[in-house]
Amino acid sequence: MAKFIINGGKPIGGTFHPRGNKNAVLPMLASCLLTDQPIILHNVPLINDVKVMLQLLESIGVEVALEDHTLTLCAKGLRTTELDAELCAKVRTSILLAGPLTARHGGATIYPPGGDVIGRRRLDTHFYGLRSLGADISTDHAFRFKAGPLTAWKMVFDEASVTATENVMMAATLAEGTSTIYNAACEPHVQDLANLLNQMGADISGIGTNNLTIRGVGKLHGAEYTVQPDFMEVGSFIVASAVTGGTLTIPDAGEPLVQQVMQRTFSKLGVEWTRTGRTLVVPRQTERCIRPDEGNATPKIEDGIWPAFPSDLMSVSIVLATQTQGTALFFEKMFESRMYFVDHLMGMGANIIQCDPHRVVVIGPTRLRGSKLTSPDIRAGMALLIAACCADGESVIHNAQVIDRGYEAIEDRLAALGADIVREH
Ligand SMILES: CC(=O)N[C@H]1[C@@H](OP(=O)(O)OP(=O)(O)OC[C@H]2O[C@@H](n3ccc(=O)[nH]c3=O)[C@H](O)[C@@H]2O)O[C@H](CO)[C@@H](O)[C@@H]1O
Ligand SMILES: C=C(OP(=O)(O)O)C(=O)O
Repeated sequence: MAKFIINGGKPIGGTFHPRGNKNAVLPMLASCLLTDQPIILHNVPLINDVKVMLQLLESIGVEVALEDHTLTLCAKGLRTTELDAELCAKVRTSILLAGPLTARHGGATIYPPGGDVIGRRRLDTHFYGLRSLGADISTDHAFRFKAGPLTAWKMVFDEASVTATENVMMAATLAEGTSTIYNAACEPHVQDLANLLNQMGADISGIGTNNLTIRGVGKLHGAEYTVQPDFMEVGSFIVASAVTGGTLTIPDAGEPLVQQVMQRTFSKLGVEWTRTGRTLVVPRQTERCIRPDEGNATPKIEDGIWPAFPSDLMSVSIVLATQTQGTALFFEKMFESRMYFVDHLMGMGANIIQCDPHRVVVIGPTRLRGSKLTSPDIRAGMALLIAACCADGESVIHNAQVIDRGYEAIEDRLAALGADIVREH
């Protein structure tokens, strides 16, 4: 099992280039199954989840060619539509193969997906959507999908699930007639996927809203597309720089609107930056204070579906608050187990009250001490890495491969910006 050894106290700064968005590229990999022509993707992050998805695709006959960060996929001739159970269990997005396989190949056998263990992760909305389009689905130890040509349906999702929206939207591109998904998720990665699908010949409108209209087309074709920068990486590196006293420039930090959503919350936590188009500069800020709400009330940082603050940035934001003057309440509304990692921060010296599984109060600033830690999930792992970078002394973070699921060569990229970090096996 790999681990990271970090000696804290070094400023993290310089120029940072985020990789492509993990949660955009993973469904894009699944979308290659909707056509027999090549899909070329640029800015593909070389992360573990991508590697597993590529193994899954290759195992059923997709041709895969990777050169640097450009990937070419061609699903011309598939050997099978049955996936390997162990591989399915390694990533959440294995379930995203269901929609495309059912729409273009008449069915699939898929096993329960994996992904971060951060609370219950439902699939009900996926099944509702695919059944609405005419798929017959049985679910015991395997999920078996069967369908003739899919037919459009007007759907109302019970929750704005990111992956369910992606799965059902992909399937609906090839259904006969016009489908609508009301209460769809509209996170930047859902939009990125929809834009790729439109380049492949799909007819999706309402992109960026919670009401999608998908006019089915007979066939999709190949496309070439650049994955948008990962705003979880952008947010994580902003925090890493702010808490270690660095100055950071990010030449392509993504769409201004995406940056604005992050800035709304980070500025409450005392981090300011300047934005010029897609470029972002975070200056060194020594005296950072949590900004109280009107009437001097303790601010509440809560996550939610887009354009609320993303759940995947909650963990790094908690670390930021431990290094900022003031008090903030964090309310994680989506996942039941995401907050438990604060135990590790408390062990390092942070002043945190865990009220219940969903809420913690952070009182900052506190000096952190280097510790022996274990990464429970991708984002908590990254948060602990950042905490270790600003702590006194040495920290060891076990379970490095969990962080590798979502961040490419994280130790090299942090070290290039000044962190003292090495990987050991
Ligand atoms: C591969 C991928 O893209 N993973 C992301 C995706 O996971 P994923 O698509 O699995 O997450 P979902 O959007 O389905 O939902 C996450 C959890 O929140 C609950 N829920 C969701 C919506 C809602 O309105 N109310 C509610 O309570 C769901 O029951 C579920 O337990 O979206 C999550 C939420 O942005 C992110 O943390 C994950 O990184
Ligand atoms: C929870 C996450 O990923 P997944 O849904 O793939 O487990 C994440 O990216 O933070």
